[in-house]
Parts: sequence; structure tokens; C-alpha cells
Amino acid sequence: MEFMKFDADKCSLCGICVEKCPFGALTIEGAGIVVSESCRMCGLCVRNCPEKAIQFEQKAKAFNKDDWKNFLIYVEQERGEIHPVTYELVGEARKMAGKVGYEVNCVIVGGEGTKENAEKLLPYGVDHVYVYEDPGFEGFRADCYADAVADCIAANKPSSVLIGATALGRSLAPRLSTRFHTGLTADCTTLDIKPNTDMIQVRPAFGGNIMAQIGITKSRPQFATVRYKVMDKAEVVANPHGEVVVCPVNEKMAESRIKILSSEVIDKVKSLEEEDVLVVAGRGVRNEKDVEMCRELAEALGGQLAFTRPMVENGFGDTAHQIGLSGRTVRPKLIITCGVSGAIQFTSCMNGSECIVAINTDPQAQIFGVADYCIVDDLYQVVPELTALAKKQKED
Ligand SMILES: Cc1cc2nc3c(=O)[nH]c(=O)nc-3n(C[C@H](O)[C@H](O)[C@H](O)COP(=O)(O)OP(=O)(O)OC[C@H]3O[C@@H](n4cnc5c(N)ncnc54)[C@H](O)[C@@H]3O)c2cc1C
Repeated sequence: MEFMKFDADKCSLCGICVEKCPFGALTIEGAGIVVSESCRMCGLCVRNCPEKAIQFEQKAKAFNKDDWKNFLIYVEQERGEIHPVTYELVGEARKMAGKVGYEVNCVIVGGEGTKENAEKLLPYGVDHVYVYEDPGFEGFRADCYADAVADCIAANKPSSVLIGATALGRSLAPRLSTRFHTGLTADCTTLDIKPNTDMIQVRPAFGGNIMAQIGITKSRPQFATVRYKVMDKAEVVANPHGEVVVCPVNEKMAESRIKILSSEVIDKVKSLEEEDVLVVAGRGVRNEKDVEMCRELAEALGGQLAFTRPMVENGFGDTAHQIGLSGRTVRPKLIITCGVSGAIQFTSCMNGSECIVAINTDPQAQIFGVADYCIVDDLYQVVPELTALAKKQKED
């Protein structure tokens, strides 16, 4: 551990630090103390050392970027299935890896069935999938999952680690970047790589007013989380060449301080990102009753209703159904916008949709710049007609 300093002359190898460490991060090896990535810098060893032989070292040691190579992607599992954001991360990593000659590797942690899931990644051109499978990893717990991924990072020294910006990913990524005393850029929307292997990480900042380019230039690995549905999914390759590597799991690694007393599977509601058809109500929709008119169209098409930000702010919908920089990014097969002007904060998060239909009375509305079908008309005429057509088609 780069930030802990041991004074071998003062250390009597009494073992008190090893005993006091709540994370099992210290071991006596030979004539010295070795600190692993499990160290959380809690300082208990420093406080308890009778010889004052341990100190925090504030300044980072010189490091060589060339010692850290390749991409590592954290593979999230959700009820035994690989989260689809993983394939998007693989796709993006493969593009960047091609520019600097890196491998694209993955790490997957979980209980029974994890190795089988690991095999599913090989057709997408992944070089190695490191598997940490143990009954102790059944169900996500941030502490022991972080131990396993940290073990993989320490063993393989990746230059960049990509994690989905999901609820679990957002819990795991900062824990890992803190352990390795390096940077994390959360919620990236674009990634690229320079010839010197520094990633160019772009994300909205200051509430979406600017797109910031962030670089982690003085440490490795570079951690980034990426929102689901922002990047293209990896394509299957013609000649997969990768391999699954089963990594040893010791008892300590799979041990969590979080005990799951009971769990209940709740009916999964499709998120906006997973939906194939979306109807968006913008400020051209005047009141609650008219919002229901748009909902009826969404339901007739077998999809969901979404909103622009002003509509959420006015209480017509919840934030989980808001599209845009301060909401969700979506790429459905069909999106119909009703009374939406097409501000950049909205369009930048839906312009990857396969088919965009826009209804707006203003022929100059910006939304028509990204739409495949432009309906310059009153939504109060068009929406009921579309709903009637969709219902009729269902019946036929
Ligand atoms: C930092 C920041 C972050 C933001 N994040 C988001 C975000 O995440 N999501 C988001 O949506 N916005 C966001 N915004 C706000 C964004 O800039 C726009 O203000 C917003 O998207 C506009 O919403 P709107 O299109 O519903 O309303 P308006 O811009 O008011 O557009 C209403 C449209 O309806 C049309 N219309 C009116 N009546 C009818 C009718 N009868 N039939 C057909 N068309 C009609 C009008 O011609 C008009 O074009 C953000 C802004 C900032 C500064």
C-alpha cells in the first residue's frame, strides 16, 4: 500500500497492528509488515502501534504508467443475469483498446452460476474474464465485492476500470477508487483514449451547463462509471479467442460485515431505459387530464409515458420518468414526443433512438432537427388519432 510507511528499524514485529486491523489488511511477511488493498486507511494500526513505527505518507510515490495496462470491466449480475450495461462497456473498451493495443478483460463476482455467466462474455471479443465464485458472494454486498474486485485489480494492474453507473456500480466504484488512491469520473457520457493511455472522460457538469473533459493523469487505474444506454453494445466477433480464469477466493475475501436477514423479490418494473416504445409529454401538454391522453397512446402502443423536465417540476411525473441530462438516457425503438421543443438537454439523451416522431405546432421547433417523422400539428388533434389507430391495429 503506497500511502502507509513502515519504519523497519522501529518495528518490533509485535503483531498488534495485525490483530487490531478490522479489515485483515495487514500480515507479517519475513521481517516486515505487508498491507493489502483491503486497507481502508482507518488509522487503527497507526494509533495502536506501541513503537510508533507506522505512519501515513501523504505524498504519492512516483509511479510508472507503463506498469498499468489493459481495460478491466466490472460485470454486474442482476438476479443471475449479466446486466446489459456490461456489453456496452465492452463495446466502448474494445474501441479504445484498439487504439493503444490493450486487452479488454472483465471481472465477475457472485455465487453459483457465475462461471457460466462469464462464458457468455467471450463471444464479444473479451480477452480474459476473471471469475470470483463463492457461496459467500451470493447477493451483492459492497464490502466483500470490493475485496474481490480489488484483488483482481492488484493482480492484473489494469490501466482503466469501467463500471456501469447503476445503483450497485455507484456503490462499488468509489470504494475501489479510494482503495487505490486514484480518480473516479462518475456518469461519463463519452470516453476516448490518448496515445499515452490517459482516458478522456466526458460528463455533464454544473447541472448539465457544460460538458467537462476529465483526465486522471497522475495515477492508475483510471476509474469511470458509464450510464446504461449511452454507448453502443459490443458486436459478437467472428473468432472469439478469450478465456475464463477462475480466481482463488479465500474465506476472508467472501466474508461480509453486512448480513442479509431476509430478501424479497419484488415485481420488476421496466425502467425507461429498457422500454422499446416511449411517448413523451412536454410542456405543450397543458394539464393532468391531457397527460392521461398521452399515457393512453403509450399504453395502446405497449410502451411507457415519459416527461421533459418542466413537466416533472410541475408535478406531472416523477424523476424516474424524466428524459434528459438531469434525468435518464434512452434509446428505444420508437419515441413519440408531444409538445416538446427539443432543447439540447433533452435531445442529447434521446437522439440515439431508432425512430423519432415529433409532434409540435411550431415548424421551427428544434425537435424537428433530430426527428425522423415531423408532424407539424396540434397534439390535441394528432394524439387521439394515433391512439385510435394503435387500438384498431391491436384489435385487427
Ligand atoms: C442544467 C439544465 C439541465 C436540464 N435538464 C433537462 C432534462 O434532463 N430534461 C429536460 O427535458 N429538460 C432539461 N432542461 C430544460 C431544457 O433546457 C428545456 O427547458 C426543456 O427541455 C423544455 O421542455 P419542453 O420541451 O417540455 O417545454 P418547452 O420548451 O416550453 O416546449 C413546449 C413545446 O410545445 C409546443 N406546443 C405547445 N402547444 C402545442 C400543441 N398544442 N401541440 C403541439 N405542440 C405544442 C411548443 O411549440 C413548444 O415547442 C435542463 C436545463 C438546464 C439548464
